[in-house]
Formats: sequence, C-alpha cells, structure tokens
Amino acid sequence: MDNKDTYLLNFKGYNFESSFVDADFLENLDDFEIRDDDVFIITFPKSGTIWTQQILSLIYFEGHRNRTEDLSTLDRIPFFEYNIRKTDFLNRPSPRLFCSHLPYYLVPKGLKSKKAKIIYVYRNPKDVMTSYFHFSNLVVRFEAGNDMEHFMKRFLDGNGTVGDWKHHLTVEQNERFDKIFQRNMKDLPLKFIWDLNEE
Ligand SMILES: Nc1ncnc2c1ncn2[C@@H]1O[C@H](COP(=O)(O)O)[C@@H](OP(=O)(O)O)[C@H]1O
Ligand SMILES: CCc1ccc(OS(=O)(=O)O)cc1
Repeated sequence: MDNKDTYLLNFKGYNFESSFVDADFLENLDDFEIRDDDVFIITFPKSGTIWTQQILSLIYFEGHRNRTEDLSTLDRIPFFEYNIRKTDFLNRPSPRLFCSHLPYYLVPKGLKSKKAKIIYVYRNPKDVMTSYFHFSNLVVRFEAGNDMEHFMKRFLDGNGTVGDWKHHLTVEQNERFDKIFQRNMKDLPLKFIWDLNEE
C-alpha cells in the first residue's frame, strides 16, 4: 500500500511532498533573507494552520476584516516551502506573512537569530495524528487506507508523508512549551496528566 517513494522528497531527513516543493529553494533555504518585520506561522500539518492564517489575516488585512477585498488566504499568507503559486517572496512588500511546516532545523538562519516573529501553533500529537490520518485519506496520493495502526507506526517513526512530529521542535523547546502550558492551565478546573506514571 505504500508508494511513498513516488511522492516524497527526503531533504536532510525531512519528508516533503515532492510535487509541491522546489528542490533549489530547499537547498537555499538557510540563506533566505529574513526581514525584521516578517511574520511566520509555523505548525506541524493539521495543528490549526488555517484558522491561524485567518486570525492573522483579520489582524493584518483590513480588506479581509471588513470583507471588501476578495483575496485568497494563500495569497495573503503563502506557504513558504510549498510555494505552489510561485509568489515572488523577494519583491513582496513588508510586512510579509508566511506559513510553514518546516522543522526548527530547516528554517532560514535569519529566523534562528531572532529576527522576525514566529507564531508556533502546537496541538496534542494524538489529535494531530488522527486529523492527519483523515486528511491523508482525502489526499488520494497519500494512500493512508483504513489501517490506523500502520499509519500510526509511520507517524511515530517520523517517516510518514510529511515531516516528523517528534523532531519539529527541539527537546528544550518542547519542555519550555510544557512549562508555559502547565503554568497557564493551572487554575482551570481540569485535570491534566503530565506524567504517565501518575495516578
Ligand atoms: N476555530 C478552530 N478551533 C479549533 N480547531 C480548529 C478551528 N478551525 C480549524 N480547526 C481544526 O484544525 C485542524 C486542521 O488543521 P490545519 O489547518 O493545520 O490543517 C482540523 O482538525 P480536525 O481534523 O481534528 O477536525 C480543524 O477542525
Ligand atoms: C503537502 C504537505 C501539506 C501541506 C498542507 C497541509 O495542510 S495544512 O497546512 O495542515 O492545513 C498538509 C500537508
């Protein structure tokens, strides 16, 4: 059932949907010039990318907020590595908004040196995987089939259709996120299990 080799491009250990990416662009990603006022939405697929694009559009584009301008979300906030409309990023007026599924180690070095803003959307991986399973069944090419166990194995191996959830952030970034999340949730009347050994 796997025809992964026909539609995946593995670049530095990370899987991309080959027909949507430009190998040259990937090769030169590191040096892509980041502007101080760029804004990146970064997510693992199926973590809430699109509604975050909508929220950002409401903030940045008056025409989107008051519905006077009919511009698609992808034109307002294009995908960085999946630039299917061949948007000319270099000549785009500031502030440029982008959306990306790139893991921390593949983003341009300008982003790592704290230029620009990154909005990272984080979702419970069990929900990400379930959402991705159903999404993959819609994208015929991905051939998810009905076998959730097989799909889960690929997801956990980090060798699935797009990327590797476990290595999307660093261990340190994940731990930092857990701390902030625990702190912000501590007054809610909900019980979270943080340690699997906990009763
Ligand atoms: N306003 C909202 N609040 C919470 N989740 C939302 C949302 N709008 C979209 N989503 C969820 O975001 C997921 C898609 O993410 P992405 O945009 O990254 O592809 C979908 O999850 P489900 O497939 O679990 O329903 C979708 O339901
Ligand atoms: C082909 C990789 C890919 C691109 C976009 C996806 O949807 S979303 O950004 O998560 O809404 C999923 C996979």
